[in-house]
Amino acid sequence: MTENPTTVIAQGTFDILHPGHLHYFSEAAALGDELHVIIARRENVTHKEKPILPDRQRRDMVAALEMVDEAHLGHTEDIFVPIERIDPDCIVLGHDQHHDEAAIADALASRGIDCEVRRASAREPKYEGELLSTGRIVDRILELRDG
Ligand SMILES: Cc1cc2nc3c(=O)[nH]c(=O)nc-3n(C[C@H](O)[C@H](O)[C@H](O)COP(=O)(O)O)c2cc1C
Ligand SMILES: Nc1ncnc2c1ncn2[C@@H]1O[C@H](COP(=O)(O)OP(=O)(O)OP(=O)(O)O)[C@@H](O)[C@H]1O
Repeated sequence: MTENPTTVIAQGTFDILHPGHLHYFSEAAALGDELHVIIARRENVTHKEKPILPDRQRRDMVAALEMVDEAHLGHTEDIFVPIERIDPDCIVLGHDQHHDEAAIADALASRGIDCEVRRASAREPKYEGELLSTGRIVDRILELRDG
């Protein structure tokens, strides 16, 4: 174990895991020694359909991945509470996340957290039909099973 490991944070909903998530985690993990993942609380997922799986189940599946050192349930009210506790060196935003890098960097600075903010790349399908979105997996399930 490194003496002063650099810690990286990834975050998101991670409802039904797919290779796009693995791409995001491996890119984030490569930026430091330890990868911590914050799992969005169901009540805070307001910009799209609510997750199907419970918070703890989503956390436990992410925690079981080899490239993830720790998975944490997000805070219900203040997204900076887990960050203050983890004290990361880098926060990696997903390629399509609506969060603004500069706004997050400002909020971190105002709380005295010295941490860089980076943006991950997208994984493109490796073969025809590869489903790289939870929403699209759910649509496909409905298409194939709904009568
Ligand atoms: C730095 C950072 C920390 C976050 N921490 C939390 C948190 O503690 N609790 C939570 O419910 N959501 C948190 N979120 C929000 C979600 O992880 C996620 O960004 C948002 O719901 C969008 O999810 P999606 O990318 O899966 O669509 C955080 C987001 C960022 C950028
Ligand atoms: N194809 C992909 N390539 C790279 N990163 C991805 C990909 N799909 C999701 N991610 C990243 O994984 C994190 C969590 O994403 P999320 O749980 O919203 O998955 P999603 O498949 O995009 O969901 P939905 O289809 O419901 O919008 C986000 O940071 C997102 O940018």
